[in-house]
Amino acid sequence: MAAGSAIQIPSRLPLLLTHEGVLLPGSTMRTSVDSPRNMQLVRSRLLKGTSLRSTIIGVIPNTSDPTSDCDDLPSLHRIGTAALAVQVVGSNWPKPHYTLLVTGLCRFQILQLLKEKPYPVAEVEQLDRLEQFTNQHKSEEELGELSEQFYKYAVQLVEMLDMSVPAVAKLRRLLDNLPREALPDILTSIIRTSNQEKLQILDAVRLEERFKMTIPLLVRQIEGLKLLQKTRKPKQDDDKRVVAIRPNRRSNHIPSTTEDEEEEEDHDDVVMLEKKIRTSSMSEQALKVCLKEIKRLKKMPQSMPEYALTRNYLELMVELPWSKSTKDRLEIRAARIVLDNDHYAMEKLKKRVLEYLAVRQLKNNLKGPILCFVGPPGVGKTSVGRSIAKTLGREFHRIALGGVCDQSDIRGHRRTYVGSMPGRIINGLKTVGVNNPVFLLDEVDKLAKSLQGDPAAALLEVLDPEQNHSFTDHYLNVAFDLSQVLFIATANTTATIPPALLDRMEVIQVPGYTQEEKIEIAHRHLIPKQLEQHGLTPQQIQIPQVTTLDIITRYTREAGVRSLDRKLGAICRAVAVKVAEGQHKETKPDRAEVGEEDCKEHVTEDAKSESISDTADLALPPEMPILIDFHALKDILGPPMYEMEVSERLNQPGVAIGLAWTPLGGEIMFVEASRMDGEGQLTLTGQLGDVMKESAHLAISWLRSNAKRYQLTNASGSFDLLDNTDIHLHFPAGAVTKDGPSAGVTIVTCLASLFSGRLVCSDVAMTGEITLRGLVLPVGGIKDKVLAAHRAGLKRIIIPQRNEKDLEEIAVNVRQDLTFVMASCLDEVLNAAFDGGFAVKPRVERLNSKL
Ligand SMILES: Nc1ncnc2c1ncn2[C@@H]1O[C@H](COP(=O)(O)OP(=O)(O)OP(=O)(O)O)[C@@H](O)[C@H]1O
Repeated sequence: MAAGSAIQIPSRLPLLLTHEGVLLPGSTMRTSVDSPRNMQLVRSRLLKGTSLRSTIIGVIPNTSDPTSDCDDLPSLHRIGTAALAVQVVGSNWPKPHYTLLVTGLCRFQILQLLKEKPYPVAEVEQLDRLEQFTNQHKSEEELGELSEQFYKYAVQLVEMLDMSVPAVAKLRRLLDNLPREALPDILTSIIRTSNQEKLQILDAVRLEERFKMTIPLLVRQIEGLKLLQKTRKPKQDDDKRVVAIRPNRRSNHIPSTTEDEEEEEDHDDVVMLEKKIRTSSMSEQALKVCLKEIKRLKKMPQSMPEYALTRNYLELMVELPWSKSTKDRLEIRAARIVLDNDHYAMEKLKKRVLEYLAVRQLKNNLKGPILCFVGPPGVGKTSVGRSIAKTLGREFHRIALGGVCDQSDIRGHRRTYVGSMPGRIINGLKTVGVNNPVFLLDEVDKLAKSLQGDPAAALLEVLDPEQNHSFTDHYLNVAFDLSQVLFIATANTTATIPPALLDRMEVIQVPGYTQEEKIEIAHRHLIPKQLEQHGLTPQQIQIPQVTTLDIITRYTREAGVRSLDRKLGAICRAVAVKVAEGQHKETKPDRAEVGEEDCKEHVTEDAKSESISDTADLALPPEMPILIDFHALKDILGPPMYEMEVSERLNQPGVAIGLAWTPLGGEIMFVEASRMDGEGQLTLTGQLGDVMKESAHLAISWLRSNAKRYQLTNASGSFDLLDNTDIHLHFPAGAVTKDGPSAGVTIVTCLASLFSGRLVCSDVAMTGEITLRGLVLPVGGIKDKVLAAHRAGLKRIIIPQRNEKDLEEIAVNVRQDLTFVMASCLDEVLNAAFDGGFAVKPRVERLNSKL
């Protein structure tokens, strides 16, 4: 026996169970190993073994269903092929696995399974060599005739193939040189046969049987090739190699196998894809590219990694909404109603949005500046965007840009890149399925730069109405028209938006809400929404307005309503538990009937004053609403998080309240100062920016130059305030960076208090830039700052004279609660900040007696 006879295989072999095909002696197969059993075998035998014997394994075709592969060893096929592992390649992607290249040596049969775990090992008997001896008594003639016939067919088959192909030429040489007995196995693994047929050949232990079974397979292949050659034109010689070994089944009517079916399915898929491409309404340029790609796809073997990539690309191209759009419903009256219904207050924003839509209605298209809503978190910027889509009857898609630092996030990767994907814009279009959605670019101020490019620069093209009709995503590599998309951007501040991007947008400021507005928003929108989300009805829970005000002032400190919404959610959750428990109790049969009525009456009377944690209210009938009062609030949300601490902090000289603007809304800010013996140094703490540090120096200089006028002295009574004195100015919330000139007046007031020893009024807050000459200059963010002061319960606000016009934006009820002092110079600021004024003291001239 040729291949097998020269080899003596070990009597104990580890067994590799393979689903992927049948290995026959003399042939080579590549198989993927990923089941735990086989992986273990590879690791402990092939990777650790050092001798040649350790690379010999038994390959057994696993005929059990691969999907039901479990821990238990399936019933083993009796006959297998001893094989030499020629190559082991490991990979961790997409999951850990090895790829083995094995060459079949000879057949063996399993005598006894010695162990099952971690991988099966069996005692085996080598078959091919045995067969050589047992067949000796066979009549030489019979086998000779069979082998002659077999050989003839084999030669005929090989001659029909293209001899210029190296593999075919090699096969021809093998036919001449290999012993005939080895040929059935080798040819069966080369020609087109199903796994089932190969398995039959493997099981044919007797040589005579093997010859007999292989001849019909050869004949079938020859017939197929003959038919094919008739139908094929001579010029298609190029494809001969592929087609000859795998003849086209449709033309020769060979019965199909499962593999063939799969192949045909794939072929059908490609045809379908081509049809879809031709019928889709993509641009001419895109169509050209797609047709070129599909031509390549048809020629590509499916095993090539590029096959899947090209296919994914083509599928995306077909799915994109090249010309599919929704019909706009631009009706201003309806838009106003939708906006009013969805959002309380925000008059300025709604007005601007309606103007924008009205112009579009008259012009009949939506080209125009990109709106950018700028304001603190939770003031409804995103939700207004959603309402705009609703009024227009368009699809809505939100693209979160926070933290995006790679420009391929916007523009996609080139297809040559491993794991390439289209950018978020193209992905969004695929998701919504129309080419005219409303895209909300959320948090444009939080785009970051990195080595992978600047995503803001990529957005420039997207947002420019003059350019975006031919937006080219790197992945698509053809232009897509974005001109129908309505882009709306949101940001917390314009300071971090790149100027070029900001220039393309029309900024609409969305300020924070007043307490009254928050109460209305809570009762009109947030509470009903939370009740619905928690399966509660207004009959089960009652949140009075005073409670809402309590939540706003004592449990949240924000410009928007997001925390408020969360707190209301927490209340609803707690109530849901009580209601569910109550229902459960009601259905319990063992509840004491006696005295229950009395208990109910008692509870009904006292319901208002009961806290939710009282066990008595569990017995409330379901129709009795649970009232959320202050006690209930404390039980559910814990002790109040914010208390009015303003007056406590202003009980000594050297403290004043300033007003600051941050991207999160307005805030009150304490400025503290202290003095001590020293060299006249000024220390500033609280993470201050350069501008703020300069304000502090300005303030000191102004006070030093006016010290005599205001009778300000240092500890030793000198008008030179820094003489033997160090000053320390601190801005609490030390971890937060602060900058800007608007703290100037506050620093002056704080130092004036320190050096005069007088207390600043506890209900005064101020903002304004100062000059060396003592003038007060206007600052920004007045509305947010005033709202913050109002939230903190302050009563008098000092603002620069030239900011008076900004007060018009503030709601009347807030203005009524506050007293505004318009200051144009520091004298006026100091006069308003101290009780009884801070007037220049007339100097008491010491009269020298001349007597
Ligand atoms: N005026 C309003 N009327 C009704 N609901 C509002 C109003 N303002 C905000 N909300 C509600 O507050 C929640 C938060 O709003 P939204 O998510 O739109 O805030 P945002 O301003 O986009 O915040 P961010 O900047 O953090 O994205 C939403 O549930 C929204 O419905």
